[in-house]
Amino acid sequence: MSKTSMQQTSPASATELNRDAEDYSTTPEFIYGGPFIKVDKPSPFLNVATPINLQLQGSFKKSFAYYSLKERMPVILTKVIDYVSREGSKIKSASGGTDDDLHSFIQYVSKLKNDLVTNKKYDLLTVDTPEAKRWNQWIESCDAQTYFMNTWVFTECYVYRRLREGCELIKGLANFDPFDEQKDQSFNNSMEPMCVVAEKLLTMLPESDKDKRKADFISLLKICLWSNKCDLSLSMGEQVTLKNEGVKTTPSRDVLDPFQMVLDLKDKVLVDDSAKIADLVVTRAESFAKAIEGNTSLKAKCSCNRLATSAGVPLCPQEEKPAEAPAPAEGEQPAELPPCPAKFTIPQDVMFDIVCDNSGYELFTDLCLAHFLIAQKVVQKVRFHVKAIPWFVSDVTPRDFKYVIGSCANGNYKREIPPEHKPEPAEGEAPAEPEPPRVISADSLRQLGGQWEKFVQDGVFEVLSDDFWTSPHVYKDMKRYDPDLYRKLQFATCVLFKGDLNYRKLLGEKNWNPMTGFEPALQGFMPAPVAALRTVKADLICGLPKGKADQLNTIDEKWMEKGDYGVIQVCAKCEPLKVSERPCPLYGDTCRGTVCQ
Ligand SMILES: O=P(O)(O)OC[C@@]1(O)O[C@H](CO)[C@@H](O)[C@@H]1O
Repeated sequence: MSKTSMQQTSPASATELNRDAEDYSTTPEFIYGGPFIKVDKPSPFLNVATPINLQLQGSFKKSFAYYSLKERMPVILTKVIDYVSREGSKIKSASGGTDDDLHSFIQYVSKLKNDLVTNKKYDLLTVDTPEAKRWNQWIESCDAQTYFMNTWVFTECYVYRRLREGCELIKGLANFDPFDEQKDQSFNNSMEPMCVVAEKLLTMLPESDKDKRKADFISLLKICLWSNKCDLSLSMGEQVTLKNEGVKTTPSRDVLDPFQMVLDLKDKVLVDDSAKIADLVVTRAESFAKAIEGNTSLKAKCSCNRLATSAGVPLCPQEEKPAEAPAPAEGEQPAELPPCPAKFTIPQDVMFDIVCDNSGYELFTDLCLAHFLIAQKVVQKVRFHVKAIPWFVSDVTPRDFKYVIGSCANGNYKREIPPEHKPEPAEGEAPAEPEPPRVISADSLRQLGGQWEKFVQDGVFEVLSDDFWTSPHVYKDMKRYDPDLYRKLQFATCVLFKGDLNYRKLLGEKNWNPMTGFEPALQGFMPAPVAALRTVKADLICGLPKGKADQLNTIDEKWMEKGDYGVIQVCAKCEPLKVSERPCPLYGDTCRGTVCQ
């Protein structure tokens, strides 16, 4: 499509857009009948960084929240407009949309961007779905209802939810992902490091002794940590290819080895609980396995019940719909129902949960860790929690999950690395045998991708996409807003949260004293042992030793915004899995989790 036929709707006037969000507060008030009088309303903006123990928000002009809302997010929205303008024909043929659809979407995103930069009041969602209605309840219950005056996490999640609404409202764009091109490109740019990791992972899969297994588990946790640097939201859509800044090699022989990178970045890990995580997962998995083995009751026959699925009850693909059982006697439960899962106090499978972050290389490393845990028989199942809608540019959706596994299974990459140049032999010495070139290829990657496709088919890898993960809520409030999800997580040996946004939500978007412990910072969010792998990309953190934050601030006051440092943290303490207090939907109110009356 030619550009002319897709002229961008000019956004609000340059003056409007160039006005700093705070200008509005000092614009002269028009006093009816009188002259313009400059009214010095106190500006709601403070020229400070986020004060300790307050939540991150755009009103603190020296905070990363302010910079992100004022500079970074408008760039992300502009890139969406540019993508739709540039690739209109490709998008139309993929989505079935029309020129008018694309034009309407561009107008929608332009208005969203203008409302953001001028700190307007949130608009309610107009799409008519139960999930949107819940969003509108949350928007209306906010104390502050403008983009810069509410918590950063609420506004940021709101902007991505509105971006989704821009597609939902336009029939031809209902399934359009404005970030699909960037995510797919990011995957394709990471082929070589993935081939290197795939080759190494194959050597880690054969069952090994406890020490090697623990060492490999720790290595893979750190591979997963540093893969979080591949984040298109932070880079505002610029392609992020993994680089090991610390190591200079000759370009032609320059092979990025993520395992070497882990060693080189050792001092950048500010908290390293990786060994604790490895021990905790193995120990807890062993106790779950014993409990399941010994569980003679409550063998749920089928996971048709939602809560049963929470407990990790495997799908029973061959299950015929039970023949209509005779009507149960008065007050009896119908015979073919599985036992009420609300009574489960142990899972039906030994499971490890990963709350995913970015697609592409980061998801690839999550799959590697999951595969390792299955191959070493540490757990029987890994659940991947992904996002139901396009989120923070590069977060994983079910479509991305499928794309990454399929692209690994069909991976195509090969590069020969010339052997190191040998010095000329000394006088009279025979020349050294030339080393064979090192070949980096996708053979191992294809092998893994094929196995992962099978794991998905067999339910060993399960993908879930609860709406809660794309809500604006921090995790201490999960029990209140999604108790079913909270209970679902309780059946895991450990829940691993990936990335910075998850970390912000784990800490309640609060700028803690950096020496605050991880457990108190969770503020009671302990469905299971919670672990976090996070490269530091926002100005909040916890668990640091005394003086560490001051030392890093002295080196670079922006150290928390670049992803150069990482934390690996775990809270082993968790809420015991008790019989559910909530009636399960299938059994209705007769069942309060105790024996169904
Ligand atoms: O969760 P991720 O992908 O590691 O990072 C999310 C992120 O890019 O978005 C926010 C900035 O817009 C920050 O939390 C962080 O920089």
